[in-house]
Amino acid sequence: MTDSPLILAVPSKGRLQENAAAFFARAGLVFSQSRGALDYRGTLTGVPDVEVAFVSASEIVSQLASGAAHLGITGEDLIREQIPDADDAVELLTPLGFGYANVIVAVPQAWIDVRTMADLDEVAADMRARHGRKLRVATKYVNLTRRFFAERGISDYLIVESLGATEGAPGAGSAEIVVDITTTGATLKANALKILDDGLILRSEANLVASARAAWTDKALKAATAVLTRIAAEEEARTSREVRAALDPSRVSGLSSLAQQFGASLPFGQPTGREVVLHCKVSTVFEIVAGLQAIGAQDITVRTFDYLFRPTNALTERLLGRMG
Ligand SMILES: Nc1ncnc2c1ncn2[C@@H]1O[C@H](COP(=O)(O)OP(=O)(O)OP(=O)(O)O)[C@@H](O)[C@H]1O
Ligand SMILES: O=P(O)(O)OC[C@H]1O[C@H](OP(=O)(O)OP(=O)(O)O)[C@H](O)[C@@H]1O
Ligand SMILES: [Mg+2]
Repeated sequence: MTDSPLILAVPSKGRLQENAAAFFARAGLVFSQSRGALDYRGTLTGVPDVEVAFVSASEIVSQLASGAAHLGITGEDLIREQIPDADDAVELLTPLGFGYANVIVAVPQAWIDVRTMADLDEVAADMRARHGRKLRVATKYVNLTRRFFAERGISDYLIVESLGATEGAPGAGSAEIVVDITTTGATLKANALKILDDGLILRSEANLVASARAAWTDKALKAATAVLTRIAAEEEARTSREVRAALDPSRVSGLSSLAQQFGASLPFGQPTGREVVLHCKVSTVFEIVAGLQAIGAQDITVRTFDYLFRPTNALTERLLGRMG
């Protein structure tokens, strides 16, 4: 047990797969599927004690919830839907900037007077009173739907569990409305559905998620730290720049306040010669350049990094803070 490796669950198919592999590759983490392409287990090249499990986005959630996997990449929508006590079971370490999708309530476009959840409540009451039937909601997000409708005081409805092509349900007559996920809106449009004005249930994207129920052995923690350190260093690099300049030593007194003003650092301290080096956030680069010019700096260059390793990082701290 104390020897068990880190289990990292990554999407094996679907729209998250390529993005997840690209995300890890940027951090210098390359999957190798050891025994043939159909194998669902693999390793991370150059990082010991990691076992990669290739599974579906929804299976990743199950493995994180049960503790079968330590770390996983999956959609927040699936986490919130499949784990009732998500905040106890898992830690969302960071959103990953892909797999964006909104879970929404949509009704037929033909319902021109129905724009809000309150309008929907009236429709439901009306259907019940006039036809003795309940409003039917097609969805695979049963739990998210129940929670959202309850928060809005809507109880007169019936869930029709859908396993695919949810948006087709109203057209097919198996439900009146849907709760589903949308990104471009194309599927809703093709099915003549519209989103209610206050019908946004959740904004989802892919997240790096840690399981609170996995066995966090020293080995697993160490391997996770190695993985997270690289991911954090890649992110830090992507959002930072190096600014270099030649500055007359008589003018360096302005440097510290310039750095402070824009939250930049002088990684090598106050310059001893004419060479000044600053690290700053991407968004402040040109203000810092202007500030340097104002104190007479010359030959100013701006460079990007591949990786920027800090003594510590937010990802590792979150993990160790909770599981360490
Ligand atoms: N337009 C989208 N539609 C559905 N899911 C999306 C979309 N954009 C991003 N996602 C994310 O991808 C997750 C699942 O992706 P995908 O449907 O490709 O997986 P899958 O392995 O094919 O699963 P399934 O076969 O159950 O659909 C979603 O739960 C969501 O977090
Ligand atoms: O707003 P859009 O960009 O049109 O995307 C939304 C559609 O994509 C998803 O289906 P998916 O392709 O994953 O098929 P599935 O229902 O079989 O999972 C989702 O269930 C919607 O039907
Ligand atoms: Mg799908």
